[in-house]
Amino acid sequence: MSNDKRPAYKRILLKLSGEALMGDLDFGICPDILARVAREVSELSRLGVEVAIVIGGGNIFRGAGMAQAGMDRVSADHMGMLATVMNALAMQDALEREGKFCRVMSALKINQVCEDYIRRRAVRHLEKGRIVVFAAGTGNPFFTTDTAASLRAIEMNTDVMIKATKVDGVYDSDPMIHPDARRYERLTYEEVLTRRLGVMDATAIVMCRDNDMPLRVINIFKEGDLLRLIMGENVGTLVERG
Ligand SMILES: Nc1ncnc2c1ncn2[C@@H]1O[C@H](COP(=O)(O)OP(=O)(O)OP(=O)(O)O)[C@@H](O)[C@H]1O
Ligand SMILES: O=c1ccn([C@@H]2O[C@H](COP(=O)(O)O)[C@@H](O)[C@H]2O)c(=O)[nH]1
Repeated sequence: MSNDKRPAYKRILLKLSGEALMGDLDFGICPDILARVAREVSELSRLGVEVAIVIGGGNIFRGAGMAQAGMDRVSADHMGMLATVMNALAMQDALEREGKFCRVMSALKINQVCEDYIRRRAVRHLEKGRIVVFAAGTGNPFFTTDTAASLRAIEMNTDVMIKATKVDGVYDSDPMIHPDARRYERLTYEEVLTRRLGVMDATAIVMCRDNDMPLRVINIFKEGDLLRLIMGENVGTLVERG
């Protein structure tokens, strides 16, 4: 890649799949994947891109699963949100080992561990070139980290929200179940909603639609794709207004 090329985005919100962080493990965080993702994110920051991150918690705990097994849903979701705090702290550590300044900001108050989420402070961190990792989702049960990612992208006024997950875009059916599924290069929010394309929950899509936040879905396992996207290449699937 030539050196005179400039990033296509000034500020991004990156939603990282919690589940993807476990790699081949059955549970938890694979150190190699964590380090590799941190390296890629640091590279974007070095290019001058302001990076905000939301991490899921599926590698540790999902509330809905435990609720199905009989647990109180709100308690289960509180546990799920705490799982995202663990992932956020791990990412902060990995980014600091890359020499980057990073702040974890939690939607739930645990301020001996990380900062409370305050929008204006988060914006200031970004302006100063710090990477901000938003933890504990929206702070409310019955939501997901995808919705938290849409919310924070809108609040931070990012140029794009990027969902980095286990598949390389939005397909006409779940590619993990249907190997012959076809990938879209571009879709409208309405198409995702009316075709019930399950890559992201409907609340998150509606938030992006209502606030005109472009969404990119890319594969977290494809090394270099994030950088290519930031440098303006057509990677993954773009979801935007019609
Ligand atoms: N139409 C579709 N196109 C693409 N992926 C789909 C589709 N329908 C379902 N999926 C599934 O959605 C998954 C991504 O969303 P999911 O919410 O499961 O993970 P995540 O948000 O990346 O992880 P986490 O919740 O741990 O943060 C993909 O791995 C894929 O199997
Ligand atoms: O706003 C939120 C976000 C998340 N949760 C709980 O956390 C887990 C993990 O998040 P994923 O998006 O599934 O990775 C989720 O299952 C919920 O239990 C929440 O309650 N509110």
